[in-house]
Amino acid sequence: METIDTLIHARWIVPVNAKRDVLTDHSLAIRDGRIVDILPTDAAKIQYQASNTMDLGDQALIPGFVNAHGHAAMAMFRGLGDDLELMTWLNDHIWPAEGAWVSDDFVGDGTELAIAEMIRSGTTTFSDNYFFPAAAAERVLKAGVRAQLCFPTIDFPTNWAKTPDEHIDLGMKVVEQYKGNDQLKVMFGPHAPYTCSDEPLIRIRDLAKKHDLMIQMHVHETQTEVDGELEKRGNRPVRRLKELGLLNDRFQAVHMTAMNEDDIADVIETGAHIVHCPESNLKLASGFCPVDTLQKKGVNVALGTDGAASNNDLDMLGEMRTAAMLAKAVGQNAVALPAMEALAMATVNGAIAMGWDSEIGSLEVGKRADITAIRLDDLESQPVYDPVSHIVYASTRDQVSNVWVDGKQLLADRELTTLDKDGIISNTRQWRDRIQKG
Ligand SMILES: CSC[C@H]1O[C@@H](n2cnc3c(O)ncnc32)[C@H](O)[C@@H]1O
Ligand SMILES: [Zn+2]
Repeated sequence: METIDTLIHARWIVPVNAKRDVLTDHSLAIRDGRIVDILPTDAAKIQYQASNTMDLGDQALIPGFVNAHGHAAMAMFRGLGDDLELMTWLNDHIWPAEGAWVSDDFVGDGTELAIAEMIRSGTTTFSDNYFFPAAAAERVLKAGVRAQLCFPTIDFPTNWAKTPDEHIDLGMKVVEQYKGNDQLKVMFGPHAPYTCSDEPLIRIRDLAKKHDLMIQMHVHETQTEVDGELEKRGNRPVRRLKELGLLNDRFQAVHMTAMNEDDIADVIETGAHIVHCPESNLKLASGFCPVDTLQKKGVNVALGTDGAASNNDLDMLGEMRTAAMLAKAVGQNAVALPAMEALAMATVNGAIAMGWDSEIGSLEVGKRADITAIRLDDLESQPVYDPVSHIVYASTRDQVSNVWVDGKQLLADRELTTLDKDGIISNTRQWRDRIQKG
């Protein structure tokens, strides 16, 4: 018998591999934080001697969700400005609140709140785009999850830095600090075409090339953005970024609504990735990303929640369901974004966009053991003909039972193992009281 650390038996394993297998009565073997085998349970019981064996019964193992866009600390602003369109929301509510409250402590505590919510809904890797990224990094390491931290650059002064150059200089220090860290990728997060002038974008382009770093940016969030840029610069935002030399396969364009044929051609030609945030787009009435068309043309589309101030949750199960439904409505095609592809969008496509797919995003031998277990044993999940259908169309985040990152269990029977749930709740209430008082 071979000795391993953990052996998990499950009714279903959905590895989200290239063959899009759905395995029944299989087990997953983990050693040193990596998946060493996926095999029928009968065979696993003979072959492996594990320090820790778990029989999950009627549950499905899937790759941990990869939330490809968000602003984690904004969990602290959940519900602060609802039912508004993007620019009113930003100009009149969010940017003033950020000016009043964002600090090292705010970002640390807000990020921890967000991470706790994400672990409890099955996310093992997330993308963050926020100020004070070093404070976020500390909480990522404490929680044991994985994150790409996109440090922001914006033309106006923020509580973190006064000029675009200062944003970049501070961010590059965090890049240096976490170089080689398996849990963190630190990279560029210029805010949006309408808040970033050419000079910082050119500097970011050159530094990204020199240091082999990725760039994530809000692009084409609304038709208003596109119209405004056409008026101001005579160019569509995507075309401007292409002409500035920013678009390539290390670029993640978030939102991408209001796309015409030329925009789609620019994305295909450059190999840029798209991060779709359907619930934020719906709530802010931003517009629709043509997911079906993009996928048919071979564009990699990942999935993100955006921040909890515009969603208002960080629930990738819900986001997947919304994405699948919305793609059908927008494409006027019920076949658009079928359940398995929605699951891929929420897992492996995010890993591809982040350049992390050799390590995470699917359950395959050699990859890191970043795993989410979903209960399909209760009444609301009966009968199970197709576990993937249930995961995408009929499951809620309270069905997420167990979560592992690097083979370490971060959620055990819905209990957080690395974070103090009650402490986070009481600390968040204290922030709420201070913010409410103004
Ligand atoms: C520089 S990134 C952080 C910056 O972005 C703001 N923000 C949050 N959500 C959105 C969104 O959907 N579109 C544009 N900007 C957004 C956030 O409040 C920070 O100021
Ligand atoms: Zn965003």
